[in-house]
Amino acid sequence: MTNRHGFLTMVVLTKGDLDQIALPAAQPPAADVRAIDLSATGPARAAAARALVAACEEQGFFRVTGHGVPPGLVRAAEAAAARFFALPQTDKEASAGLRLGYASKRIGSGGDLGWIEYLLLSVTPAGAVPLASSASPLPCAPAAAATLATPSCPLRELLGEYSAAVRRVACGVLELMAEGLGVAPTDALARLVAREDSDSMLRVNHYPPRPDLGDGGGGGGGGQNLTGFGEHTDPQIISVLRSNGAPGLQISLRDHAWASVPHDGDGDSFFVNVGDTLQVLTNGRFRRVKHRVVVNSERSRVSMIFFGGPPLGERLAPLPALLADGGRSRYREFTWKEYKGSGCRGRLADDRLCRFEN
Ligand SMILES: C=C1C[C@]23C[C@@]1(O)CC[C@H]2[C@@]12CC[C@H](O)[C@@](C)(C(=O)O1)[C@H]2[C@@H]3C(=O)O
Ligand SMILES: O=C(O)CCC(=O)C(=O)O
Ligand SMILES: [Fe+2]
Repeated sequence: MTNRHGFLTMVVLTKGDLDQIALPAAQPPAADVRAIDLSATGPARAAAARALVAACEEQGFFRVTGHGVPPGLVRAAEAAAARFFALPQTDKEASAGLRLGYASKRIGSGGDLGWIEYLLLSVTPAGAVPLASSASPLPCAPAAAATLATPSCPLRELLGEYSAAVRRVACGVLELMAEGLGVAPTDALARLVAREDSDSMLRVNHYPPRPDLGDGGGGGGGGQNLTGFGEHTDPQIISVLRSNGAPGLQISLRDHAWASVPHDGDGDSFFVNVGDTLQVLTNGRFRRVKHRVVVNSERSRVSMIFFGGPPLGERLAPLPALLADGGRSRYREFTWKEYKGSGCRGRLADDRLCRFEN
């Protein structure tokens, strides 16, 4: 099947599949996304820390500037990923030996579908344990992959370099957060992601333009949009996202209305979202953000997301400083391994945290 741009579609979706991912054509209003300058010093840093706390309390979503990641590294990683996705489908599917965790159409193992193909990689050894993933980032036996048949896999190396840089951004954000919250030591949050045994992952998503299925709409149901990545919250502490600027990401606001994430002015920011675990660590003061990707674009969207997670055995509970004055914990203590396991066979949109509420 080819779409109206002449691209070979990555997977053949049945009419039933398309019915499942069709969405109404409505384009929600733009979200007001706060910018936080990570390079601020002196009084400006204290102001940035306060703004960061406010953004996490109100929206669970913001963007960071002044992060220090070389634009050349970002462009190189994005371009290499785009080249990978442009390979013939058989080559992408044969890439298992390169440990890129390639998969398409299916997200997790609970039956979620999306107009998407992706790479899912562990950034740290602990990340090799997948979270209900259909694309196993587990090390696989070396295999001869058609076009990328090189034992060292330059794409994986580049993505490794990229994740190391973005992991530093995640830690910088978490330090500024601790400062803003008045939590000591200021690495109380960042150390969870900085530790060698942190369970962090990198995901590279590709959403091809919506195909023309000749029905005047977006597949079944007469919708004109397709779900790229269904609504969900990220289970980890924080996620740091960068995209090639093609639209599609939407966040859910406090009133549950969807809002589109506009392209950042200079194209150099990273978007950050609060995950389930940070909501727990802050005893609900920070709000995890529900988000999704909707495809209705002339352009392919490529996004790269670093998920900063704690070590598998880490016991998760609100930080004592945030429980001061006899405050009651809203969550019972659990380990990250337990949390990952509990979400395993569920659907993307499930509320995985409610099981741990007191
Ligand atoms: C249905 C699922 C896919 C997912 C694991 C889960 O059980 C629920 C959360 C999903 C998510 C969302 C953020 C990341 O993209 C991801 C890798 C993660 O850690 O949690 C995915 C998981 C996945 O695609 O396997
Ligand atoms: O691709 C995107 O822009 C967001 C995807 C996402 O939310 C995820 O991979 O968890
Ligand atoms: Fe997400």
